[in-house]
Order: sequence, then structure tokens, then C-alpha cells
Amino acid sequence: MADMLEVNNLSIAFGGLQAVSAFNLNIKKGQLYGLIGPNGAGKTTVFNLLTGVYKPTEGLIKLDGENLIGKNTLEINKAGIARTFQNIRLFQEMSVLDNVKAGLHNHYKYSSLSGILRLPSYHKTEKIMDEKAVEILKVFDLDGEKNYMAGNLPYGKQRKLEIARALATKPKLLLLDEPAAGMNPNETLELMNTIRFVKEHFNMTILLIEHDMKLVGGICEALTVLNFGRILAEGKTDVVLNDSAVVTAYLGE
Ligand SMILES: Nc1ncnc2c1ncn2[C@@H]1O[C@H](COP(=O)(O)OP(=O)(O)OP(=O)(O)O)[C@@H](O)[C@H]1O
Repeated sequence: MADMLEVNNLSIAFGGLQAVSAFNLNIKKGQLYGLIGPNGAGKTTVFNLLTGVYKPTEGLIKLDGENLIGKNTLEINKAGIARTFQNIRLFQEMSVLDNVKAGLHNHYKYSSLSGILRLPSYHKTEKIMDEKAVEILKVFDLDGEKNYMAGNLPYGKQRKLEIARALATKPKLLLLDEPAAGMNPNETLELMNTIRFVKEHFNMTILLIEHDMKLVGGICEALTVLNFGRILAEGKTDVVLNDSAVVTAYLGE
């Protein structure tokens, strides 16, 4: 069976800066994979390439066998990649429920006319979406806060809600950009359990960028280490984290 994500020879330059060079990555369905490396190594640029924010100067990206090169961000989301961001990007002034429903909109449609006229088909679709959104919120233990304004949730819960909204788009691959950024140790521990649960419960394929080595070592099955836009090491997590080049270049120990 083909890998869920196949990336070959991906490269991009910004002016004279080669931000990512000859990047390869293969992730199997259901795998929890980590992308690590020092600040400025090119990790977020890889996410931006995978999601169509940037167009690579070279390289191939395939999701579940489908070519993604040339598609825009919306087409790539529909093809099955959803992401969260380094800085939380929720609809802060919308309810928790409506944030998840925004993710569901890819899959539930009613015509604009039935929406404007509030026809029965509109109410029926809205009801189904409400139920579906609550179901997803339950997974994250956020259903009790469904009517809260998203911006009023504590930080750790906002991070969870972002993951819930991404999952509502029914992705094949979930990209998490520094999910533990700004979290205290308890929140990070809870997040690790949530990510593990998402993987098991949805049989989700996950690629995450993270600086928190406890989280990386605790949940990632395999890693790729980027340094100056190039792959420094890749393989099983424990092997990579003990690789002398990685320890020297990245962990600085
Ligand atoms: N749109 C852009 N224009 C110019 N340079 C960019 C652009 N996006 C990223 N870069 C540069 O590319 C390099 C890689 O940046 P990137 O944000 O991918 O690193 P990162 O590994 O995600 O770092 P961090 O861990 O700090 O988030 C950096 O030198 C950055 O300044």
C-alpha cells in the first residue's frame, strides 16, 4: 500500500535563501510523525508547502496517491490535509460550537437561497451539523463549553479546539504546528494524551512540529530533523534523538 504522504525532493528558495532543500518524507497511514529542528530550520515552510501556501520550486507531494502540486490551500484541505497554526487562529468571537461547524462546512452544503430563506433543508442541515460538532467536541471534553465564546476559553482548551476544528474537515492527514507552544507542563501532558487519543480514535495520520522534547519523545513514532533547510537525520524517535549529529546540532548537549 502506498504511504499516506509521499514527499520527494521538495525545495523552495526565498530570494537568495534556500529555506528547504531536497526534502523527502514518507508517512504511513495512522503514523504519528514528528518534524523537529532549530529555529529557522524550515519546519513551518514545509507545512506551508504541504498546504499550498507556498509553491515549491521543485518536488512532488502526494497524499494517498493524489498529486497535490498546483492545488491551492482550499483544494488541498478538500483533498484531506488540515492544519493548526503556531499562533492560535480560532474565530475568537464565535462560539466554540460554531468554530467546529466552520470546519464541517466542507462536507455539509445547502444552497444560499435555502440559507437566506431559512427553508426546511437549511434547518435540517444545521441540526445535523450541530450534532456532529457536539460529537467532535465530546472527544475533546469541550461539549460543556459549546456556547462559550472561543476567545474566552483558557489557552490549553483553545489549542484543543483548534485541533477539533481541523478534525471536523475530516482530514486524511493532520498537521500540528507546535501544539504545545505556550503550554504549562500539565497542559502539555494533557495535550499528549489528546493527540494519542486522536490517533487511536480516528486512526489519524499526524505530522507535528514541536520543540518540546518530552512531547516529541513521548508520542512520536518517527522523526525527521531539519537543519538549515536540509534533512539532518530521520528514523525511529529513540534512534534519532540519540544520533550524535542531532545532539550536537540541535539539542546542544
Ligand atoms: N515568506 C518568506 N519570505 C522570506 N523568508 C522566509 C519566508 N518564510 C520563511 N522564511 C525564512 O525561511 C527560513 C525557515 O523559516 P521557518 O519559519 O520555516 O523555520 P522554522 O523551522 O519553522 O522555525 P521556528 O521553529 O522558529 O518556527 C527562515 O530563515 C525564515 O526567515
